[in-house]
Amino acid sequence: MHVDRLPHMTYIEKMADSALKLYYFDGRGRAEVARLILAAAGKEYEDLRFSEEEWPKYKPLTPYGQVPALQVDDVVYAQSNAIFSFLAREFGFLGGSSLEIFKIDEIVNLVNDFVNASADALFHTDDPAAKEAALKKVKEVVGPRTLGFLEVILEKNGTGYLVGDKLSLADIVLLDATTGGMASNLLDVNDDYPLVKKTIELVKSNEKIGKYLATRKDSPW
Ligand SMILES: N[C@@H](CCC(=O)N[C@@H](CS)C(=O)NCC(=O)O)C(=O)O
Repeated sequence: MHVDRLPHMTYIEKMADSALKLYYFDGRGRAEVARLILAAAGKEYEDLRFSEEEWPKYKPLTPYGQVPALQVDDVVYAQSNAIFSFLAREFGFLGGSSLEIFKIDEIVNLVNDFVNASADALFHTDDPAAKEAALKKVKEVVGPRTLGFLEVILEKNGTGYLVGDKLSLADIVLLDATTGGMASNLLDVNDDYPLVKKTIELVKSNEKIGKYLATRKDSPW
């Protein structure tokens, strides 16, 4: 596999040869960012998807009884953000300097706060009135606040990308949160966020990501 712009080639070449297997339910959810990174990297992997009924068979294979989980050769690792930063680092989407990595992690955590608030409202709030209030807060407060911060970051950075001058995990996380991840229906990327809109289009215009998006399965979450 051809990998450019990577400083630590020996490790990368080893990684490029590793067999990767991603475990998740048959939806986008918390696994889709990993799939997007792997698509952008052009890395072959096994996308193992299972139903709710099949889940008890896989649960004991994961370190913490939850997915996403990523098997690298014969070891299974977990925690979505750890998986994303591992893959982003291996395939050159985690910035060049420690400060760039810091900024990317910051944005990943910022978007993750929104994703977690959305997941709590959508899946973990049973009382109908509480659910309605939680969804309203996500739509009217958490979402616009997150997009507002991202707009400012893009304005300051001035390259079209959230960090540095090339595609990074931060941009991929933004794409996922706004286009088809579990929380995207709660996020209104309207004309108040022109730079965010442009960045989403820029990420979609990446040849490998664009190809993946054109063929990926529909998913309600
Ligand atoms: N902090 C974990 C949370 C993972 C999580 O909540 N996974 C859910 C699916 S999105 C799960 O495995 N649910 C099944 C279960 O807990 O049995 C991460 O980010 O990976």
